[in-house]
Order: sequence, then C-alpha cells, then structure tokens
Amino acid sequence: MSWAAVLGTLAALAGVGLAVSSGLLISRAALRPEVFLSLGLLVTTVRALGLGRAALRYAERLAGHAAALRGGEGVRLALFDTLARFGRDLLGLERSGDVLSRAGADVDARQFAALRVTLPLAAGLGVLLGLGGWLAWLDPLLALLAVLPLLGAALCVLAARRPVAALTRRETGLAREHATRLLDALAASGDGAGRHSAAGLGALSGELETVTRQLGALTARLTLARELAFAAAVGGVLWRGAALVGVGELSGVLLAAVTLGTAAAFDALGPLAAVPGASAADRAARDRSAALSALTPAVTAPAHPRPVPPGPLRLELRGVTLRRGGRVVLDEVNLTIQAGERLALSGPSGGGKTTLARMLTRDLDPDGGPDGGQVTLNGADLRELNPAALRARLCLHEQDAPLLDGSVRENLHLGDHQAPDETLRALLDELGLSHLALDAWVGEGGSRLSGGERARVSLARALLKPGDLLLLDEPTAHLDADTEARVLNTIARHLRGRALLIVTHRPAPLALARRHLTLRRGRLSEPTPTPPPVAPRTPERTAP
Ligand SMILES: Nc1ncnc2c1ncn2[C@@H]1O[C@H](COP(=O)(O)OP(=O)(O)OP(=O)(O)O)[C@@H](O)[C@H]1O
Repeated sequence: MSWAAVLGTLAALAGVGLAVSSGLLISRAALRPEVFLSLGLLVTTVRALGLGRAALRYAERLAGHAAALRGGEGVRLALFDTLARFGRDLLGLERSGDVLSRAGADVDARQFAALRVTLPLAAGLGVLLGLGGWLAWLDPLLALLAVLPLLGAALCVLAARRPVAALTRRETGLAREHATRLLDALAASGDGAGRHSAAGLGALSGELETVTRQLGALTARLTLARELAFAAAVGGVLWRGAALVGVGELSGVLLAAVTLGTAAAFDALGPLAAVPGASAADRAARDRSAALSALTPAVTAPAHPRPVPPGPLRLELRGVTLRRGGRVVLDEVNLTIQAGERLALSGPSGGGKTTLARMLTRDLDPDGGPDGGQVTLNGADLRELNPAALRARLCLHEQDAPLLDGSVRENLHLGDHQAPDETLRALLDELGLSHLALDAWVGEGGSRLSGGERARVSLARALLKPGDLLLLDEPTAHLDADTEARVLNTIARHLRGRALLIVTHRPAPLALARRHLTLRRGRLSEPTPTPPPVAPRTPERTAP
C-alpha cells in the first residue's frame, strides 16, 4: 500500500505541476508570441506531465488494487473461518441472509479501506506540502493565502466525519429495516396481516426521509464550504500575486502558474470527500466481523478429532437432555440404532422428533454437563469426532427437503457424484418423477418444484448416498396415497441392508419399520407391540 500512496501522491502532484507549467506556458506565449518555438522546454514539460500523470495514476491503481486484494485475502479467509464454524447452524442465525450479504459487502469495505482512506490522505498531504513549499519559497504570505483555505476545506471534511458516518449508518439501517418490513407486509398481504405490518411502514418511511434530508443538508454544507475555500484561495493568491507583480517581486508569468496550481490542488483534494464515508464503512465492517466472531455456534468441531471406532454402525443416545428457549425439548432420551435396524419415530407435533434427528447428525449437541447425556457412534462421543466423518455415514432426507439451486442431476450427484444418468433416471422413474428431466433447473431451494417433487428429489439423493443409516424425516408428507405407496416401495428396495430411522406422522411408513417409537413432550417410549387383530372366527360347522 505504501507504493500506491507514493504513486498516488506523485500523480496528484503531477496534476498540480501540469497546471503550473500550463500557466507558465500560456503566459510566456502570450507575452512573446514570436518566441513560441523557443518554449520547447515548457511544452515538453506540459506533455510529459500530462502523459506522466496518466501513467502514474495507472501504476498507482495497479499497485493499490494489488495490495488491497492481497490484504483482502486475509479478511476473506478470516470471514470464511468464522462462518464455517456455524456450518448449517448459520441458517438459524437471526436474518442469516442479511448476515451473509453484509459479510460480502464488509469484505469489500475492509479490503479497499486503505485505498479509499489512506491514499487520498497521503495524496492530499503531499499536494499541500508540495504547493505550500513552492509558494513559501516565492512568498510566505502567498503560501499562507493558498494553503490555509485548502487546509480549512480538508479539515471541514475530516471534522464532518463522525456526523456523516452516524447519519450514513442510520440511513442504511433504516433502509434495510424498511425493505425487510415491506417484504413482510407483501408476504402477509394475502391474509390481511399485511395491513398491520404496513402501518409501521409509514412511520419508518418518514424517519428515513428525515435522515436522508439531514444527510443531504450536511453534504450540501460541506460542498458550499469547499467552494468558498476554493474562491478564497484563488482570490487570495490573485490579490497577493498581483501586489507582488506590482512591486516587481513576482514575474507576471508566474502569477498565472501560481493561480492555476492552487486551483489544481483543490481537484487533487477532491477524493478526501469520500474519506469519512469509507472510514465509517471500514469501522462498521470491523465491528460487525468482531460481533460475528463473538457468537458461539450451537456445535463446534473438535480441534483434534479422534477417528470413528471401526465396526458395524451403533449410534446411541444415552440419557440425552436438551433445552431450547428455556424449554426441555428432549428429556433423558435413550435410544440405540444398530446396523441394519429399522425404526419408525412418531408422536405429536412439537414432540421433539426433528430435534432428535438433528442430534444424530450432530447439528445439535445435548445440554452441557453430566445431566445432558451423550450421543455416541460406535462408543465414541460425537463431540470428539470429525462431523464430516459422522455425516459421511448418514443418508439424510430433511423435513423441508432443501435443494441447491442447480439441475436435478447436480442435486442427485450430491448423493453419489459417480452415479450414471441411467441410475438417476431409473430412480426418479421409480419415485414417480418420470416427467422430471435430469437437466431441469430446480430454482433456489427447489422453488421451481412442487413440495412433493422436491421431497422426492431429496429422498432420491438420500437413497443414492452410500452410508449405513438412512435418516428420513417425513419422506411422504406431501404425497397422495398412491404416490406414497410407490415411494415406500422404492425406499424398501433401496435399503440394501442399511439401518433406517423414519420420522413420520402418517401410518403407511410405519410398515417399513420393525420397531415403532413414540416421542411425546421430549420423552421417548416404545409401546408394547399391539397383538395383531384377531380374525373373526368362522362359526364351526356342526353336523346336521
Ligand atoms: N431453534 C429453536 N429454538 C427454540 N426452540 C425450538 C427451536 N427449534 C425447535 N424448537 C422447539 O423444539 C420443540 C420440538 O421441535 P421439533 O421440530 O423437534 O418437533 P417435531 O416433533 O419434529 O414437530 P413436527 O412433527 O411438527 O415436525 C418444539 O416445541 C419447538 O418449538
């Protein structure tokens, strides 16, 4: 960045030098048009500065952006590490989409902060010193008259830093809140709840308008101060210069150079106006990164994970208790899932079924302390294992069946990236999705598919994945009875000896399981199998 600052300062000085030389050239040529050809040195200087300024500006951009991108690399990696700690939990953060999009903008703000803050300050200082030094050598008062307004304009901008930053932050926050509430109101407009959200929107719009107006007024005052300073500097230099020319202490030729040089210095100080905004954005981005780093994810990967103990699958919950939002969601749950076992889990809504499944995938941990119990895989606590090694063994279909924004084929390849098209096609046909092309685009989260289609693509992905436990949360929730039967047959055909835990409210999927568990208010029970209904006895024939 230091090279960029030097190059930027030289480019700014070249601009001032260009104006000064042009002034000299014009004055000399005007005084003695017949010796125009003898002005070769000045003509060359003007051309050299004109060209050199562009070259310096280009070199400065190159060096500055290279340094910014190099610096940004560290910022991006640190941000990635912070976000990666959350894993899937990131989606549970408040306004996670906003967190992500702002994290991207924050990387930009932080990596270009030096370019937008340090460089204009260095260039401004260089111009002030260069012009001030030259003018002081000609006449100290002339220097003061030029430099003081320049300095005043720069200080005004810097002094306005805090109010501009505060108003900009407030304006951005209000605009974001306004956009969020507007979307909420639109989403809720169908059921009448929109009217309630829209009521708050009016007040928010008014506040946003006031803040925007205050920011506009402050910016206008700063522009006015800058123009007044410009007029004062040029006027002062002309006044003092003319007096010096009058007493013969300054050649008339130099007066034009001094005046144009002072005017050009104002242009070189122009980028200073963006410094307060850029430095406020940098500070806000740093604060947000620090706040994000300070958040604790629900689950953290161990620094030194131990290998998964070998042997056939044995996934166990031992006395697991979990409180969420102050409520006990799982209450001393004990459960063992062995290789090849087939279990069904049902129970009333909100009973904790999905939570229990998320324990097995280690998206959640039991409460801390000895009372929380533990979840183990082949005897090893999941908290000691690499989460990726655990999830590699699980074939997961989630209740809301999220798909990635890509083709059906790309989504299925997440289950088995080597599966040929024929296998994918056959599986989709089995699941009643023969109308769905492998190249069909599923949209964000699968939004271009119906709920039932999305669920079946997600299920196909789980069935394709090599692993030893199929964890299926409501795989037939959106389906009619015929399609449900078809899907259940497909699951049965593709079990391939794997263990199965199927979470369901519906009776039909229970037929896939050999054990049936119920979770009610966080407590797991295994009802004693009801004896099969007794067939109505056919009356014994009696001999006539
Ligand atoms: N992020 C959360 N913070 C606080 N409480 C939560 C959170 N997620 C779920 N819960 C609570 O945990 C309880 C169990 O939720 P869970 O989703 O496991 O129920 P479920 O049995 O799967 O319900 P359903 O059959 O409706 O899918 C619910 O009371 C729910 O409100």
